Amino acid sequence: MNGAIPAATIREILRDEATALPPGFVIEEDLLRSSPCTSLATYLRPWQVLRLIPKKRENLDVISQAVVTSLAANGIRFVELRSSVLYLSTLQRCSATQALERLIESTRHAAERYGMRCGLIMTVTRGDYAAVNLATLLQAYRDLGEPDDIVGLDLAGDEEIPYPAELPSLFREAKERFGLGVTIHAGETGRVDNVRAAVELFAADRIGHGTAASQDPALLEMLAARDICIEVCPISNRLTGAVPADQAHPLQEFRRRGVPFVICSDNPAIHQRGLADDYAVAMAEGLTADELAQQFATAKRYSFLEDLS
Ligand SMILES: CNc1ncnc2c1ncn2[C@@H]1O[C@H](COP(=O)(O)O)[C@@H](O)[C@H]1O
Repeated sequence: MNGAIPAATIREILRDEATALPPGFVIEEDLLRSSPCTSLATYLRPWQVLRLIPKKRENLDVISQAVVTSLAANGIRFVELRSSVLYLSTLQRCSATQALERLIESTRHAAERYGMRCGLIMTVTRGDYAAVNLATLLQAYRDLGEPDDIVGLDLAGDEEIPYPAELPSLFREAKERFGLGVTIHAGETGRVDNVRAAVELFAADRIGHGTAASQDPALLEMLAARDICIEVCPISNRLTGAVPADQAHPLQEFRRRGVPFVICSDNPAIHQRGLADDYAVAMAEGLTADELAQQFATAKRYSFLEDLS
């Protein structure tokens, strides 16, 4: 979700909440991403500031409205928004359950205004506290009566950072018990072992990026056989360096091996581009007109939102 907040809204809220920028953060250079970064960590620098807002409850509504308005302007009728939501409880001095409730209410209200279907995915970031954070999020979800607005779980962040050993089983249990979809950011930084772990340990239904999988025919075979969908983010993949400038985009390999994939926009406001731009870039990377036409059906099929018509 935060990667979809228009830059003008971020600046407005930083000003309104009198938030100081982190040392060394230059807003003109560090907030947006339009040319390839040297690493994923560099690409993710905008989150140093995105983690500092919104301190005021009403600014969460400002964010939700701005995000949904920009999605609607791109002709989007259904969307999955990811949020690592726990940071909100720190910023707004409320419990995790209240933070989740605020996020649900705020996005629901904004989406209703545009007649847009919106599902939320709770994101956990890789690191020592990933399992504790997931347990906290799941408790909040249960406290709220397992609302339908929450459709899935996601693991994100820097793939070089390890996670606690118990994390995969927590994902599997949540999937089984609550019927939540599981998507794992994996293989974005060349770590093919993370893609295998996502499938075999985390029971992933979808893989975020998964670009490294294209180097491993056996893994591609497994993804195809298990009908696991790769979330391909063409603009993001070039900006993060997941796909180096001198290499073809792996979507061509996914297609050859029968691995399902769906074109996504990742962080559209950070790129200052929309989903239609990702479709155009995907075509430049080798997606055919027929495949583009099929994208809408593919997106519905693998979405964690139910009964999309
Ligand atoms: C380029 N693609 C990416 N790869 C890996 N992790 C990513 C990412 N884009 C964003 N995140 C990570 O996902 C979380 C988003 O939570 P919010 O919405 O701020 O709540 C952050 O941890 C961010 O670092």
